[in-house]
Amino acid sequence: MEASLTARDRVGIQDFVLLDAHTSETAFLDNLRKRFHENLIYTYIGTLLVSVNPYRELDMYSKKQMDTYMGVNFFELPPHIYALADNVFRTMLSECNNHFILISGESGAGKTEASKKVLQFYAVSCPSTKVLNNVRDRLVLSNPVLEAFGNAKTLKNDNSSRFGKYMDIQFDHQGGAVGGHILSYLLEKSRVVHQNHGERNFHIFYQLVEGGEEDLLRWLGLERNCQNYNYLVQGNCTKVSSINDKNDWKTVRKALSVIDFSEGDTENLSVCSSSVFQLLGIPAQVLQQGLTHRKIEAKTEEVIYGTTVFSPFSVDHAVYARDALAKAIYGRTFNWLVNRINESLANKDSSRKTVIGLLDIYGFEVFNVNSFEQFCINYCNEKLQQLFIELTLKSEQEEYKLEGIEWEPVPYFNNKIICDLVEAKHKGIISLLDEECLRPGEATDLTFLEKMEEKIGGHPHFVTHKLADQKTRKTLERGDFRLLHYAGEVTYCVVGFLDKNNDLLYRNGKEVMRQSKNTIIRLCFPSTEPDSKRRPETVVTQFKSSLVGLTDILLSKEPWYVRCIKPNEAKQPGEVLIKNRFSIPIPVYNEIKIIICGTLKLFCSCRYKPLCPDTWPNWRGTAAEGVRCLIKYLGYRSDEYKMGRTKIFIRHPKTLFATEDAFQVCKHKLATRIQAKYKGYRVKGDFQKQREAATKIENCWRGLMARKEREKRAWAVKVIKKFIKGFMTRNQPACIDNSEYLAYVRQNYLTRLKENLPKTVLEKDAWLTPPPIMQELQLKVQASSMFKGKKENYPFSVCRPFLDTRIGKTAQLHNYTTYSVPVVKYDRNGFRPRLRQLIFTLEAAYLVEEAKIKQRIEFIYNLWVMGVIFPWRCFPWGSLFHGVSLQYLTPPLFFQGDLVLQCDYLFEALTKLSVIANKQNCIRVVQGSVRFDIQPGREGFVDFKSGQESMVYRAKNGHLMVVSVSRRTSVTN
Ligand SMILES: Nc1ncnc2c1ncn2[C@@H]1O[C@H](COP(=O)(O)OP(=O)(O)OP(=O)(O)O)[C@@H](O)[C@H]1O
Repeated sequence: MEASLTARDRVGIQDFVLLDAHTSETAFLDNLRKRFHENLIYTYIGTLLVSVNPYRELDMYSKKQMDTYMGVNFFELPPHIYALADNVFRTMLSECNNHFILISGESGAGKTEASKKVLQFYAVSCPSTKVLNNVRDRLVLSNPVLEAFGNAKTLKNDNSSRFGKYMDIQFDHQGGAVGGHILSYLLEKSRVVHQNHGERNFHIFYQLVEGGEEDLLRWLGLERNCQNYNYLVQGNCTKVSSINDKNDWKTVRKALSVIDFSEGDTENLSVCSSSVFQLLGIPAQVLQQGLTHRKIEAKTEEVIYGTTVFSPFSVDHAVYARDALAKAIYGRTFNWLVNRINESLANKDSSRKTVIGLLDIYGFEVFNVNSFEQFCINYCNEKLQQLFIELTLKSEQEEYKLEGIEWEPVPYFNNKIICDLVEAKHKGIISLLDEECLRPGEATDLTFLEKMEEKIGGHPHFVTHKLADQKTRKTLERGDFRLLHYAGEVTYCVVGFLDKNNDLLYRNGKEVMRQSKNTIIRLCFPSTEPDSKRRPETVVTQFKSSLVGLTDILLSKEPWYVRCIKPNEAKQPGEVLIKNRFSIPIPVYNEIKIIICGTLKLFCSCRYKPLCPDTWPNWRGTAAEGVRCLIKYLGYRSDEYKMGRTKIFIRHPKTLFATEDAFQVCKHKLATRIQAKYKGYRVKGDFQKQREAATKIENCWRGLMARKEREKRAWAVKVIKKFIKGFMTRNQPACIDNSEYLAYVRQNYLTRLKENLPKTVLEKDAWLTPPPIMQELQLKVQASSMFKGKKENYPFSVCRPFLDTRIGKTAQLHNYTTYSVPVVKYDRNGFRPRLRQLIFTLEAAYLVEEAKIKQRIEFIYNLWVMGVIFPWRCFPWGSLFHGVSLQYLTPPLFFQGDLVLQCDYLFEALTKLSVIANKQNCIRVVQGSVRFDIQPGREGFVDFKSGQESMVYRAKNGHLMVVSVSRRTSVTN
């Protein structure tokens, strides 16, 4: 309902129930036209679907469309045959009951197409398994077969169904299509022998002649030319532009093979449709006699069982007998075909199933000349209309009763009066016709007409030439009678009524057929069929009984309706000449007076509650009280609505639209308010989040600060402790405990020195006495006097402290004093420098005299200063490199060799060594190269230069080349 309400202004109104001028026929037609122009061929009247034939392919039946409509509520999407099919299917599954879809409308309105669409929808949407697919294919393919044998081109429709069809589709619990059953009604057999101008025989004849394989035609003795067959050319219209007989033949053959028809069956069927009696497999003589003679059994006194006499027919009789036989063969074969299809569709499983019936029955027919067939067809439509009225009124009445609302009689045309006119016992048209057919004596079509005039002459819906007033008489022939059907007037020509109703087949015609070699013919004329001399039931009586059966079938099921409308007589797309013809379901439409507006709960608690301050936002009372409160607030007048037990009924669409419009306005206001609230809520939420985040950050920050403070305090404690420890060990050799303290003392001294610098450097006594650890300063002063301005690298060394750990007193361990100097050892062959720490460990006990120590150090110092080349191989100090102490030191023997000692801390090493050796003035800084005596009288040269990598090698000039890395100090440069 919601979609219908909101979509009401798009293109017309998609549900006529919501049409404001709901009693206006013009408004109804205008709405149909408006929608049709936009290719919107479907419109609802509640749950009834009105469909206008577009006469062109519209892109609205794809698989995608089917998917769109699957499982969606009726009113949620634009009207469509798939919406109806889907709702029927889902209601059947949920309520576990049987349903039928009544598809009605005049010839060419699109009933067969609609029923095919429904079938296709089920074929696609139902669950599928291999077995189910088999049934599904058979259901779908039964259509082209039945259309081939039961449809023909008429003036109204190129593919007109000439029989009524009711098809049951059987579903299992899961909704799988498990079987089907077809009932056929009143095939228009007369077409086999006669067609009106512009019409054709049944399609299958033309399909066989046009499309039949050469072999088959040869075997059947047929020629590929319809003109050669009298039964096919009476309408003078063997070719139809909209039909491709050749292709259709292929489709039918393929379909037959799927529906379990063997090749033999197909050939036999071809024989039936060939109308060539020689092919019936009956001896020519027998056939000839059967067609030209009547068999009379005469009883004589002598012969107990009687004798058989053949009396020849007149030509007219023979023609009649031939045609009767042709019609019988075709009619019976058609029934056989339907039975065969039913066998193929039969559900083998006996478990409980529910069904959806599809009733595609001929609509009202009005031709220029209307005969017995039109009478039956239109009678059938009257019956269905009656059923429709009963069912809709009944269901509405029931709904009112359930809701406790007083039933208001709805003015509508009840066609019971016409049904009675046709079918009433003894005085209805059918009874009168049967009477004429069965009575002895000379009964003719005209005597039948007279009888009708006599018995029902005064009926308001019946008129003949004789009974009519002057004006009407002009429109009627003498042999005509006119019925005023619910849908319009139809004039019937009485000629042929009796013959067609009798449908007599001479007895020996049947006997002849029993001799046929064609199995289907033999099955259609079984020898078990009683040849009683009692006349069989007339056609119309049989038809009447079958309609009673059909009504019973339909009454036991839930009804759904599709009303098809033909837009124009020319079968043209785009043309909309819909006028108030009998195809328009005005009677249906007029019946809908009151809109059921949904349940009270839906009305108040769900949709319209924001319209009243008392029901918004929540109504706590009962739904009925809520609705009362709401409609009071909205100002509904008492004649505008009715309250049921569970539903509210609104009389005029405009009342509902006004409420809906108010709801739309309110919805927007509410949306704005909700939006604002939501935004406020979001902002508040954001603010709260920010606040929480700020608090968290604050906490973290405080924690961090506290931690830092704690660490700082811990650090301070450590520093103080260290300071105290440094103070306590200040006079011990530099170690980890006092290093910082001593640094502090140094810094303190320098600061004090800065403030108390002597006026001149030479004022020795004016200098502040340095603390013991500031000996280094003295050494630095010494180094300055020795190297400043003489060595390029000296300025870089100033900032480097002299460390006791390098050269100097590094440790006082027991009786040992260790001195260390870093040296680079050069591999003799590869000249790869390897840094080593040359350690002097002098044993105090051994080195008793200070002088000796000095002497030893002086010796080492000299080695360095002079750049002596050590004879490494023999130098016992080699063991020093492995950490062996000097206690085994013997006076060194050294020879000319290839090892040069280098020191990374040249200035420190030389300063310290020169101070220890007290030879400060002996430092000689050499640039470029140095000469020395290798042996007395033999001199050598060492050249020095800077480079990327330290190395020593014998240069081409025979000098020893020492390359040192720039900014590094070496012993000799
Ligand atoms: N939905 C549709 N889309 C396109 N064309 C359609 C549609 N419905 C009907 N038609 C066209 O109209 C023709 C007649 O339709 P259909 O045979 O279904 O009419 P009918 O009501 O069954 O007629 P009859 O009572 O004579 O059997 C179809 O052959 C087809 O060309």
